[in-house]
Amino acid sequence: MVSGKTASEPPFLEHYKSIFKASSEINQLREKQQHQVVEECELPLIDLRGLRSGNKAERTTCIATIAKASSEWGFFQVLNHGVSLELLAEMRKEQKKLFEVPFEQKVSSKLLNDSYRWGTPSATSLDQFSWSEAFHVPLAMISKVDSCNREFEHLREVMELIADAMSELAHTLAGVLAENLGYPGHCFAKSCNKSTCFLRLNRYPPCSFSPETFGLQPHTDSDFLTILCQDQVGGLQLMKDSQWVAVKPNPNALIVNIGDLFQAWSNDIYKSVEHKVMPNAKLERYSMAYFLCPSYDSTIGNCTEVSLYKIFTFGEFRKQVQEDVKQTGKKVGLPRFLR
Ligand SMILES: C=C1C[C@]23C[C@@]1(O)CC[C@H]2[C@@]12CC[C@H](O)[C@@](C)(C(=O)O1)[C@H]2[C@@H]3C(=O)O
Ligand SMILES: O=C(O)CCC(=O)C(=O)O
Ligand SMILES: [Fe+2]
Repeated sequence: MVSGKTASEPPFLEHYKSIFKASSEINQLREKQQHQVVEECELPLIDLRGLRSGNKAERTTCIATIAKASSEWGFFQVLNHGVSLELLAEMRKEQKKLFEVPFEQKVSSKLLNDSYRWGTPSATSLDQFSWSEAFHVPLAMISKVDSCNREFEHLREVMELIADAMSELAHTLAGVLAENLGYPGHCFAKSCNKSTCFLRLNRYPPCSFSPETFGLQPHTDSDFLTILCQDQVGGLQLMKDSQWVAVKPNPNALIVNIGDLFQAWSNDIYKSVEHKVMPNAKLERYSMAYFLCPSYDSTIGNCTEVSLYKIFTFGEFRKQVQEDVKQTGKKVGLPRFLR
């Protein structure tokens, strides 16, 4: 049995074993990952007071730092982001209560617009499996009072406040990144709004039996930009110079990462970087991600005349990702859309 509150735990172990092909597979995985010593890094830490400064030079420096991190890391973390730390703590409290709901109820109750997911149903091998559960909630559904029953009304209210604050931060950062490429005032709000963006609540149960198991398998985000709030347990890793690098948690910062769509729009100037989560052997871990996404009929476009990518809509992108995951168990993403 997996440790922790078994009543609310998904049957991870049974599901995991069901995709065990041969013991050699786990050994290969163990072999591959045994020698990986992962270095811990401090992501570029950017104080957003510079953006709000009346001093033009300060604002220009802040924008340049954000753009540099988005090109070199694809990730950075921000202080003075404008999202209340008390509200984030309240959200964490409500998120824990939500995941403590008995597993059968999480699966059957259609909570939060029936957005509950766990493990990786499409996994056909262990390296496609994610030892985590999540609620991937469309923002539009959060404001719908009937998206969850009365006992979660406070959760819904907190999520609504969080979504508004995260939306504002995401649009500010996207605007600044577009401004840096010569598109001042480029407004993502036109195509990215409440009806197209998502809030994802993640929980990673302790995984004591296999340090090789992914909490969330390596992936890039299928959006313009993600804002991530993680707890202090750690486990997030990103690819930097072909090496996995562990991200040191910072209690006052929010993490920002560039998604596939911004990499395409910026003609590869900004990078959508592969990242994963390794679970902790003893502690459960929580995170919350805000995804800045356009509508499915939005054409992603490009900031330059000669683009590396074909013209495609977000719907075509999502459809291709889902087809590839169904066929091969893996997301391919942008390479499918190169000219
Ligand atoms: C941002 C996301 C991309 C992803 C769904 C998610 O919200 C978080 C998990 C991501 C992931 C990882 C494994 C697969 O590559 C994937 C297709 C999946 O099922 O979950 C991707 C999702 C995606 O790219 O749509
Ligand atoms: O939990 C984390 O730290 C990362 C989650 C993530 O990458 C995602 O939800 O796309
Ligand atoms: Fe992600």
